[in-house]
Amino acid sequence: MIELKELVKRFGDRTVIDRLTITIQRGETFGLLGPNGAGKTTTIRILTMLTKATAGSVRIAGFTLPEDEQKIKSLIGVVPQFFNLDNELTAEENLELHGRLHHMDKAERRQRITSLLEYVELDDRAKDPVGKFSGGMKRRLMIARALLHRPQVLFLDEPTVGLDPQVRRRLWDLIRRMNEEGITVLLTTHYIEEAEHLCSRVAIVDKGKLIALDSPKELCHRVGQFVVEWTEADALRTQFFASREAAAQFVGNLSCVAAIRHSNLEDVFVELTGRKVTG
Ligand SMILES: Nc1ncnc2c1ncn2[C@@H]1O[C@H](COP(=O)(O)OP(=O)(O)OP(=O)(O)O)[C@@H](O)[C@H]1O
Repeated sequence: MIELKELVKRFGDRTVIDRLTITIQRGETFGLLGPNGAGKTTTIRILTMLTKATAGSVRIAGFTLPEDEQKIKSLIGVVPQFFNLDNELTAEENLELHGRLHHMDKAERRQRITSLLEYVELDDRAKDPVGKFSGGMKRRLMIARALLHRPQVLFLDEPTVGLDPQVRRRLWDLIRRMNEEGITVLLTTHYIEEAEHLCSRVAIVDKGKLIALDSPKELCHRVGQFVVEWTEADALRTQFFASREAAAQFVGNLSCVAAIRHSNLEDVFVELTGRKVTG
């Protein structure tokens, strides 16, 4: 559905995407996970035609960039990281504007706006100016806007950044529901939990390079499903094990208190890069 081949982006002499090759299947919720500055937003900006790649190729739904730009535009929906709704317009008017930009006819626009405002549970706020909305409501409205012209692929750049945990979970439900209804989702995140909860597969990126790609479960299996943590000389030490039994045996031989827990994508990132995803 989405194919990036040897994608490169340079700003001057800085390479921020370094020969990224990823294939995303139709119907996946796929995550680009990495710390700030890893090149996630730049990748989305290339795929959504807001910037051009320096080298490499992109295909979306069988169409190629830049040749089929117009066709691809009609097939994708984009939810950028930063709010770009018109605060002075109502929820309904913001969607109306987008529908017109996509040349949707009036009857379809009306019908889609009504059903999408219901879908994101903002139907009772349709006539309110967006300036009065909370962060979570604005994000939901941006999702409704991105879905208005019935895209096959949805790009979400850090969909829950800055939102509190409860609002985040509500958005996760919405993203899951869209995916169940057949939309291919590509999202970027630096939240480990978000990638683990939502994504069928995750590409871990660091400094523009792909460092691992698989399902969250497989990635954790690769480092070892269980982690032993203990403190030694005031430093936190960790060791990975394939089974709880092996971890327990190791703990039995330690002369201090230790904890056993399941590994997560943060562990995978630390193992591969020596650093944490989250600051
Ligand atoms: N227009 C630009 N000119 C120069 N450098 C840029 C430009 N846009 C991005 N960069 C640099 O490219 C690198 C990757 O940025 P990008 O925003 O893609 O990372 P990210 O993984 O999405 O992180 P974040 O979550 O902070 O947005 C960063 O070092 C950034 O400073």
